[in-house]
Amino acid sequence: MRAKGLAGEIVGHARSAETRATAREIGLVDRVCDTAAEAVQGADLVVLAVPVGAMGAIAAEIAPHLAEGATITDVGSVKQAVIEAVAPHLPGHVHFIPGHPLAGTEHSGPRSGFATLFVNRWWLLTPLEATDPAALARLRSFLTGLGANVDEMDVHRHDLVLAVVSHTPHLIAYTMVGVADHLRRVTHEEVIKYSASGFRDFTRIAASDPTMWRDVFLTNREATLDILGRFTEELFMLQRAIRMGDGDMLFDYFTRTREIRRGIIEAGQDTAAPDFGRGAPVPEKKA
Ligand SMILES: NC(=O)c1ccc[n+]([C@@H]2O[C@H](COP(=O)([O-])OP(=O)(O)OC[C@H]3O[C@@H](n4cnc5c(N)ncnc54)[C@H](O)[C@@H]3O)[C@@H](O)[C@H]2O)c1
Ligand SMILES: O=C(O)C(=O)CC1(C(=O)O)C=CC(O)C=C1
Repeated sequence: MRAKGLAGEIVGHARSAETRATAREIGLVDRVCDTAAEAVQGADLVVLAVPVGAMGAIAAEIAPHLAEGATITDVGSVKQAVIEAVAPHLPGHVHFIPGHPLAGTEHSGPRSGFATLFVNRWWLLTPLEATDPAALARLRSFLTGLGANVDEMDVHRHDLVLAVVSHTPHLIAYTMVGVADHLRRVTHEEVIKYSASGFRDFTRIAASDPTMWRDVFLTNREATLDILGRFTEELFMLQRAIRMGDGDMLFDYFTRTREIRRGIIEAGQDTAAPDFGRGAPVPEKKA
């Protein structure tokens, strides 16, 4: 926001005194407040960036202090649960527009942000039926100003799509690292030491914040269970092909998945997050 001059004053609040002190020390925002209620006073735009399970309590806390006409958005990874938790608390004189930037890393806390985090990344909005078009247009233009590609999506579709492209893959990464760790413990074999880059990618994902991901799975339960069921069916199919020595089946399957990866790269969406802010060039934004 600061790099692009998108706000007159950027005010922040975090629950722990330690996080607030770090935010002050690194100059993350213009002003740090000790309470959320104080932070939102007079704000045109309020962004809720706490774990999904904490959104409702924060909304209740800030509700009486929100300015007339303010826009409230959030960055939660799940949308239906956030809407259910937040909307009932908000007064009629504000605009609530739920959102989700598809950008992040396995790191948390105020030192983990960087100015190019949202450049050329999707930022999904799931407006409510009553959303004011002018407020929506203002938020869209703010997010575009951050460099994001903004899209609107139905809430149910959002939670299902994210269960496929983000939530279940995280669960699989957590599981795979857990399997390796279990093998190490029962065999006393040093397996993780020899991890090649494929497994290392899993460990990066599996290093993501436990509170954030616990809340994602507790709140996007149905969609995640649906996708996990489909995943298990595919896995059994591949397991059977291996058992039967069906090389053609395996070859065809892997050829199809390779095409998907190539499609992502051609669309310019392979903006590997972990390298950002650590010297890697920021990909050009596609027209
Ligand atoms: N990290 C990612 O890759 C990513 C990407 C997109 C969206 N999100 C979503 O963004 C939100 C924030 O994630 P983040 O990665 O910025 O996390 P973070 O850990 O960097 O920040 C979360 C903040 O919430 C505060 N918090 C935690 N529990 C709280 C509680 N019970 N009450 C009040 N405050 C509390 C923490 O003190 C911290 O300041 C989450 O909803 C997450 O699902 C994360
Ligand atoms: O690259 C990563 O570290 C991420 O996990 C970021 C990621 C994802 O792509 O799944 C994680 C959660 C989100 O809500 C959005 C983005």
